[in-house]
Amino acid sequence: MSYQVPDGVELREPPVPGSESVLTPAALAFVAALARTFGQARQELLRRRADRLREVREGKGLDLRAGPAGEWKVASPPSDLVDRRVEITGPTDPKMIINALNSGAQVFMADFEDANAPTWANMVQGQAHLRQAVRRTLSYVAPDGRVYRLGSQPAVLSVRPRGWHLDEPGVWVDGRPVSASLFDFGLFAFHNARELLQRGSGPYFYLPKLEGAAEARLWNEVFEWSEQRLGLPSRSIRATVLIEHVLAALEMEGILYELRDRITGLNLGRWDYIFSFIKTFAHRPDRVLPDRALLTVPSTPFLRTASQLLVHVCHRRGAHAIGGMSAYIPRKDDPDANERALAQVRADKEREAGEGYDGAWVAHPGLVGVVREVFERAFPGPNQLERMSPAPERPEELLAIPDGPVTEAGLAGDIDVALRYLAAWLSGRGAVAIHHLMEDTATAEIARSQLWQWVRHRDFGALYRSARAEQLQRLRAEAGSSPAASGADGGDGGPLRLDEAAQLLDRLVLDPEFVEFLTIPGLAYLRGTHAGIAQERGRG
Ligand SMILES: CC(=O)SCCNC(=O)CCNC(=O)[C@H](O)C(C)(C)COP(=O)(O)OP(=O)(O)OC[C@H]1O[C@@H](n2cnc3c(N)ncnc32)[C@H](O)[C@@H]1OP(=O)(O)O
Ligand SMILES: O=CC(=O)O
Ligand SMILES: [Mg+2]
Repeated sequence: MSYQVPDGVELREPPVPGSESVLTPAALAFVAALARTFGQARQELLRRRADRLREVREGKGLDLRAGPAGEWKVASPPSDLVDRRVEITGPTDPKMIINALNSGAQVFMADFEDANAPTWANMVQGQAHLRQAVRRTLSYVAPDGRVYRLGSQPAVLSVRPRGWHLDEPGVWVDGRPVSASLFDFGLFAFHNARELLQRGSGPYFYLPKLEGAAEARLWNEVFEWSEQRLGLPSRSIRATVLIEHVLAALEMEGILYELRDRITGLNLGRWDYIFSFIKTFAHRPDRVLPDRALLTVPSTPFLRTASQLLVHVCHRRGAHAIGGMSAYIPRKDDPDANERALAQVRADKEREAGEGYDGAWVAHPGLVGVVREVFERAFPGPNQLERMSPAPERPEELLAIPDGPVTEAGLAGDIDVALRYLAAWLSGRGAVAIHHLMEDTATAEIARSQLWQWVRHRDFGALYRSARAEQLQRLRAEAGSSPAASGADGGDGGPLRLDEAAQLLDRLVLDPEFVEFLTIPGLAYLRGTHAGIAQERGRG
């Protein structure tokens, strides 16, 4: 198959299965029009992000900013998003999509962000699978012969495009790579928005990694423009925003306001939130966080305060408050350990339901029942939007540094997780179970950014080098004896790329400049050739 592309559009990746249904000339023309209309505004926002970060790192103070005063509320949710007590998330391969849609959760968030390794094949085939899922034609036959089909009462579909920071190096428009957000959103909306509306649902999106209200405004403009261009009813594109950056937390109400005609809720993305906290203050020796395992929501004042503030702001303005992701997943190998994992998830969701959340995410179908039970017990349903939660008593704790040690065991743990995760990611898998915990890009970002900070401010450079070398040896031996034994085999993507993972990790940890997202240099490794490397150069 060869591509037919509109004028000014260049495809820099080869056709893959699914290209024929996804990368049609009309769909590419829509993505190109999005890029031409909003590309510059996005670049401007990214420049503003960089300026703001520089100012904060230089010591500029931060304040909580209220949204516009008055009694405004966000638009009421569509009927199929009124009850969101359990939302499952996961990557876009056919088995995951089918299992998630059949899981009994109210919503399935199909993920092109944290749970996705953005290989070209994953991006295009993921869209092709979602296109089939929307039309209810998706099926899958596993290598062992098991057949997967969609059930009669699937979860409501929502899609998370990649964040504003990333380019999609496979598609260039007028000599520049397109924004990954516009590529993912544009293709999904072009192929599915009308079909979803005809089927009684709608085009619903989860928006990741926003850093403030201006970025929400740009998304709103993209949605408004797309509705007109695609001939959709006005305000039919709906969104939920992840609050997963400390600067976005300061502007939660403004984010709701900018998207008030379309937004249905906020979700506290605790893992990226922790990463953002480390990154924002990375250069400050007085703002070093303790070991990753100690950073739980109840015990960490900045997370606890953000969590309370989110429910307060959401309910005041009529939006759902959706809880985030516990990293514990069920275990088949050990009933006692399984019970302990479920107890961790239950406790986390009981806290959220008690704080006023209307529902929460789960990482695994085996957790749907546990979380549903917690929210059903907490309130009769479908949500607790009417319950007003108080504002946090000590909002200054949004920026407080938690107590706790930085230990050599913490360093070894971060190296282990980062190496295993990066190796799996480079092999095409964006979400993996490592030591029986869910790890994805956001949790790996925490590990590698802590290492950067500890090397700088705790003099852990030599220790990092020796521990990293030892761990690489150990993982090579594990992978040699059994690919699955490393906790993250290469899966469909082929063998684990441990040596490249180590190279990438060294760069992320040892570069004097903090790398803003691991996925930016990571993409050069992931795509292998000119495409990823071009993005890095283009950014320079
Ligand atoms: C920080 C954040 O952004 S959180 C959101 C992003 N992260 C995610 O979405 C993670 C989603 N979770 C996952 O990807 C997976 O649960 C993993 C990788 C952590 C573990 O997956 P596995 O190792 O396959 O788990 P396990 O072997 O227990 O799976 C049992 C079954 O459940 C299925 N399953 C597991 N997780 C999911 C999921 N999230 N959605 C759909 N099906 C799932 C598996 O495919 C498997 O199906 P099968 O029995 O038909 O073969
Ligand atoms: O996207 C969710 C997060 O916790 O990060
Ligand atoms: Mg995230």
